[in-house]
Amino acid sequence: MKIYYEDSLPYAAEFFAGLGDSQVFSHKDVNAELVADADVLLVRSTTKVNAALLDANKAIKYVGTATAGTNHLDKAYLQSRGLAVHSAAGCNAVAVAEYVLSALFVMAEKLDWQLTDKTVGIVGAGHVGTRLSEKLTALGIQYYLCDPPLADAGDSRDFVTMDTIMQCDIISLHVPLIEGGKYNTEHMFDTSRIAQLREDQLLINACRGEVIDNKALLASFVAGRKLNIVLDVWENEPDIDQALVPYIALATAHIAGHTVEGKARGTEMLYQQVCEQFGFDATKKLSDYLPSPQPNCINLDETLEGQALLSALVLSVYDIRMDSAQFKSTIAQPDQFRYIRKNYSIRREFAALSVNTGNYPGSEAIYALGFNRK
Ligand SMILES: NC(=O)C1=CN([C@@H]2O[C@H](COP(=O)(O)OP(=O)(O)OC[C@H]3O[C@@H](n4cnc5c(N)ncnc54)[C@H](O)[C@@H]3O)[C@@H](O)[C@H]2O)C=CC1
Ligand SMILES: O=C(O)C(=O)[C@H](O)COP(=O)(O)O
Repeated sequence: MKIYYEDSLPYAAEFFAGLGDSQVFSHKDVNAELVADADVLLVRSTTKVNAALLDANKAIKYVGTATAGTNHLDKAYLQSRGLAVHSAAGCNAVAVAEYVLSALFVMAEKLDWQLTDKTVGIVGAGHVGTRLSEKLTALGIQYYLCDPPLADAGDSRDFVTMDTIMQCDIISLHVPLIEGGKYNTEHMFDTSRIAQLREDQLLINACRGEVIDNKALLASFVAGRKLNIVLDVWENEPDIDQALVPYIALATAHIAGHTVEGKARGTEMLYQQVCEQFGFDATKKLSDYLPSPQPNCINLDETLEGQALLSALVLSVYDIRMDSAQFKSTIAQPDQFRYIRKNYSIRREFAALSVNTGNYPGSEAIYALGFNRK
């Protein structure tokens, strides 16, 4: 069995060793000839899987993306080939939720906000939206969920409309890119909805760039609007409209899901699917490979309390300002968007770390955020 995997799948060599003839390929130059005899094809979001890539391949039996989003897979084409759409849904949901928390604490400091006085509108209540809601609950921050597909499907949670979401102090977008139809998300934030944004609101997009009309957003800024925007994803990646970058409060290169665990869990999930489909025992697990974080225990700064203490803790694990500063200072360099994504530094999830909470009275909130007890 010939297994072809993209070079940006961490631990793929380890997981797929022994399952067949494994072959790594560069995400930069994947083409139909390279994968013409693949039985199994494993990719991430930058490889488009469609007729152009697979028509010449008559052997393919499994295609999987080690990511949550699947908009880079031509689902109709795969269905026409009798192939299921395999993804790693949820693999990096915690990573994105923790990215959003870092952005919230940084923007709260910039805007002099007490987050427990604010409301968060979560658009898309799937894996990421749900993890984010759990972390907001741990922080005592009120949130609302908007997810018409889940509401229509009978999900028992309370959902609100986009009109209510647009009244929230913070709006965080976690929907798939759906182009057209009842649940269209392409340009969900178009000229009209962007015009509704107040200058005392915060909009975060960590799902897909096309969910916000970037041209309309830029036009708003050029017209003098002073909007608070955090973007991890951009239209037309990796060739984004760089004119937009200076206006964005926190700008990153589609790395919200890029914790060590989030990327590696994607590989693990595809390994489990391949083992199931081809009748192998899935004996390997992520913990066999994940390095222990150094240091793995954090001492609280007990000179702080409340939001300041929690902010210091979260930012000690992941400070989005570092990524934003690097992004803004280097994005004009050739191929830089792709370079940042494929060479992203080691960022760990809260669950990899223990916290010595000492006598801090709010320690339960810290554990509810995902940190371990010392
Ligand atoms: N920036 C990054 O690194 C990452 C980005 N993503 C993106 O975020 C998206 C969400 O990730 P997950 O939560 O894991 O996916 P998911 O599929 O678990 O959740 C998406 C939710 O959006 C809902 N939805 C669909 N259309 C909607 C609409 N019109 N209005 C409101 N809700 C709608 C769905 O019902 C679903 O519950 C992914 O599809 C992917 O594009 C995901 C992980 C990492
Ligand atoms: O899982 C998703 O969906 C994402 O957006 C991933 O963060 C994309 O990761 P890469 O494909 O950029 O490695």
